[in-house]
Amino acid sequence: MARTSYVKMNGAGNDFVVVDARARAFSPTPDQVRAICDRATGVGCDQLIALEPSQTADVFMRVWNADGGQVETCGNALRCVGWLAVQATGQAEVRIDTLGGPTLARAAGEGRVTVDMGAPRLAWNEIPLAEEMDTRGIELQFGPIDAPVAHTPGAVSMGNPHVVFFLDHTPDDGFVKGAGSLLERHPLFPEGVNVGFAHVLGPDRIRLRVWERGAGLTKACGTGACAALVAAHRRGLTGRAATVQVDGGELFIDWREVDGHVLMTGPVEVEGAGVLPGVAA
Ligand SMILES: N[C@@H](CCC[C@H](N)C(=O)O)C(=O)O
Repeated sequence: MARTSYVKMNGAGNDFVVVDARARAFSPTPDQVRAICDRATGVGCDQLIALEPSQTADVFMRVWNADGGQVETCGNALRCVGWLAVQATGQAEVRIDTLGGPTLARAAGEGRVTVDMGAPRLAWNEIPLAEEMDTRGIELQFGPIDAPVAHTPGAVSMGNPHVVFFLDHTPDDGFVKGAGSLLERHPLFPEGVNVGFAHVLGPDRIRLRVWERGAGLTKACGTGACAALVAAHRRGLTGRAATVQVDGGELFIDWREVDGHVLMTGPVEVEGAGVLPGVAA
């Protein structure tokens, strides 16, 4: 049985096991994904990432959440994979395809990478939502019906689905876990949703905590940070660019006026490498 090696990386604390499957296919079962991602008994990570050959890009990036489900994309992993691909090819810019759409990544100095995430998708059926609503503030609330603690979040797809609640404080772990886990599979979201809680600190600064679909409370969610800036700007709460402060660091997000693309810049770190126990490629 062939051994499968991996690189362990993180982007602002959102961590990944990255497997190079360009020369040899890698198709883990959901049980195997869960075993790899398990922090007590496996390698431990938020997402498992496979690099695959692509006809249209330098590489195709496949993403599994820690719960074993395969999903469209991951912003922080795009920065990590972008860094690996820039190092390997020597190119200034690399094209990375995902199930959520094509992206471009380039080195941004001092262990930082910028990813062009493309344009956000803002129509209700692109998120997708189960029914038509104004995605600047959808009909959803958390807490007692007559005194909700969080309500009317913005909805954004960055290739994957997000809702972003705006609060006047930064919520604690208990709140993020309680509200996030309840809303992640709400019937309004046929494909589930990543749930962000944003505290706007100023026109160019957001404090964000995210409960990720299929992974739970993370130190950072890159697509979540992009979604928060887009949702905040659509509500007139920020400009088109802001630093998004997440639990694991800072991400700079720019919703570029000229083409409507969202650019995300942030740190990348290689933590180590190893061989996956008992998973053949
Ligand atoms: N951590 C990622 C998002 C990973 C996927 C997400 N949990 C989903 O289910 O869509 C990021 O940095 O964007």
